Amino acid sequence: MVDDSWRLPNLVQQLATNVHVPPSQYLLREDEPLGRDLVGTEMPEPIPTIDLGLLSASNDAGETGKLRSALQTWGFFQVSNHGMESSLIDSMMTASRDFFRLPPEEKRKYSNLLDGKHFQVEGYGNDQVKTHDQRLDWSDRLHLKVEPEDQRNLAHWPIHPKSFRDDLHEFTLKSKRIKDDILRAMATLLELHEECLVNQFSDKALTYARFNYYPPCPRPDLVLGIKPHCDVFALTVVLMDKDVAGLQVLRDGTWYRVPTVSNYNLLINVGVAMEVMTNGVFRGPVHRVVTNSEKERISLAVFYGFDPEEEIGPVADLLNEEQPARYKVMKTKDFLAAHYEHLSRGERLVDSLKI
Ligand SMILES: O=C(O)CCC(=O)C(=O)O
Ligand SMILES: [Fe+2]
Repeated sequence: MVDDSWRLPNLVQQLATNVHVPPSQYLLREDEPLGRDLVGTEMPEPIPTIDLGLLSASNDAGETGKLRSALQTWGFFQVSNHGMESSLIDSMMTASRDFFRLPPEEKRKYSNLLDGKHFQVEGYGNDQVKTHDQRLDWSDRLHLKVEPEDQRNLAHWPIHPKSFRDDLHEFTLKSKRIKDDILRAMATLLELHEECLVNQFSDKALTYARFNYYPPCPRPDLVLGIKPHCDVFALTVVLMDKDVAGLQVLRDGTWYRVPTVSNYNLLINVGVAMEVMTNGVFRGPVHRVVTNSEKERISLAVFYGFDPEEEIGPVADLLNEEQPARYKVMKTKDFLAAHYEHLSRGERLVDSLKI
């Protein structure tokens, strides 16, 4: 029988307690396409902060201008005054930390490997290992579909800690409002009808929550927590660890260190689907996560996508004779599959969609 046990990745949290040197699949190579220097550079300015209350209540010129500039330069920004209570943020973070602190056998109940073998998108674990020489990330994660609500797969939703499910439900509701407020402001910037972008997300649109856990790593100079990528969906709302930094963003060939955010601000990231939807006007950043030797780090990313059966392409209202479509239209589920295929080869799907 063929031995394909190499396809089953380790749980990094367990590995981290057992090894002094990360196994070779985790180590960056000499010819790493986006460089091996993991230290990164300090950002030349603080992360742009948008007061979401002000932006959505009054389309305040100052906040709108900040949003435009943040989208044009970095493709990400933080939001303050966003309506998500700090008590909910604290509770969600504590529940996430408590989940990853459960014994391995308890977490395995939510495994993303069906029968211990077959990879599924949802659940607790790691990326699928497709090739022998695939470089692996120094992180574990819990990946859950949160919307459409009637498609939640509760078997993957932890029952310990007790507050986890309720917190995630609340978090999802509040996060959706934040996403919609941002989409309205983006539509206004594009001189579209205010609801135009919001309406692209039907009640069958997919939303995933991904809890990332980065254990301390004995060689943070040679290992990545998450490899360079662009988020594939349209928009991401990220709750970052308030004490431990790790996210880095690529701009003009330089990797910038994103500091931790304070005051319960949330980070907003533009994804690849937004680039296609806005015909290339708003583009998201390539980013990666580095580890450190002493501290664990946790983040929660909520990804907003579309109905897998619908097509994704530039919004019709943005197109005219002077501004023809710059991207081909594709069914969302094919778009997702193709994105991951390209990513595993270190390529960008959107480049192949350009007309
Ligand atoms: O951990 C972070 O700060 C970002 C995580 C991330 O980029 C992702 O989950 O796609
Ligand atoms: Fe990401």
